[in-house]
Amino acid sequence: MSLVVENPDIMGKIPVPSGANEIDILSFFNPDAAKMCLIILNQAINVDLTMLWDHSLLRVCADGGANRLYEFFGEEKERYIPDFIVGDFDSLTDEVKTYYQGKGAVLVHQASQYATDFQKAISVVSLYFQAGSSVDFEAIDTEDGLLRLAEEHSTAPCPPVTLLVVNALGGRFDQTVHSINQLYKITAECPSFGVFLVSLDDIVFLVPGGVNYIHYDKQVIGPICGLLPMGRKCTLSTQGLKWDLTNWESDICGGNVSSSNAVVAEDGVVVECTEGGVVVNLEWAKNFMAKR
Ligand SMILES: Nc1ncnc2c1ncn2[C@@H]1O[C@H](COP(=O)(O)OP(=O)(O)OP(=O)(O)O)[C@@H](O)[C@H]1O
Ligand SMILES: Cc1ncc(C[n+]2csc(CCO)c2C)c(N)n1
Repeated sequence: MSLVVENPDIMGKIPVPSGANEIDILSFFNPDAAKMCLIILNQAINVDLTMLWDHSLLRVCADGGANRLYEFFGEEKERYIPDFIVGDFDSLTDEVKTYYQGKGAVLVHQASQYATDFQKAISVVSLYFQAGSSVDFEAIDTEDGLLRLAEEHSTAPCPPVTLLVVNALGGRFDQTVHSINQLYKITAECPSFGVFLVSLDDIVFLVPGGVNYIHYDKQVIGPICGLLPMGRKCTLSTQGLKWDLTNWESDICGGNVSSSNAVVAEDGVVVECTEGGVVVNLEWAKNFMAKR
């Protein structure tokens, strides 16, 4: 039976079901967090990039994303040198390219017009973790060698990597939809990657099929959230939302989606979804991600 139950605005703790896949938003801001990577795409930066930068161990700019980094840090830019700048370099300015190259950033020119610069940035990250120091990134064929090499190493073991992507949402609609497409694609190709699209307003990620528990802290998250089946239609059951769902069918093609819902449990919610998963957005707590 399908059901929506309206809960009070504040609920207690929801226990973690045994065997649940745990997604921990707080781990991003924990200095001991596993492997955090930051990808900066090409739109004006309006988030607290310093905080995201300081919590990352690998920083990659997609093409014009490097211009945005350069502008953002201004006088302080010398302290914030990306590890890689990748793309077809139709947006990267000569001034920014020369500056970061001189400071040790690795430039990976990929002219191919069959992958976006966001995809090229993902390939840098996967190759970095799957092939490691055996790769000379600067010697890769500049047409599409990166994508081919990443493909060759795609079966190598990959550690759990958390990828925070800045500037993937808003702006041009085709680029925004492509960013959502990448959530599904990366999860399918590299399940050990957790990909999170970070904007000033919220954080967006794919919750896979099965039973999931999302940990959060109300100082960081909430309350508004959405459960959005951007891919296949699905059936959802939740615990800890303002409008909790039981066996609720959700379909973006003319069915229902749960937008403007809210997380009301103390520090975590259960989201159970059928195969294919569901895209979830969680609003940041007021001003949490604002530029400082
Ligand atoms: N207006 C935009 N809206 C949303 N995302 C954007 C926008 N512009 C760029 N991006 C993101 O930043 C990445 C790097 O952008 P880039 O500087 O190469 O611009 P582009 O040439 O328009 O992008 P691409 O070459 O990938 O089509 C893109 O791959 C895309 O993910
Ligand atoms: C089916 C198909 N659709 C669009 C493009 C165009 N395209 C996709 S990624 C990219 C690179 C942008 O830097 C460009 C131009 C294509 N090649 N194939």
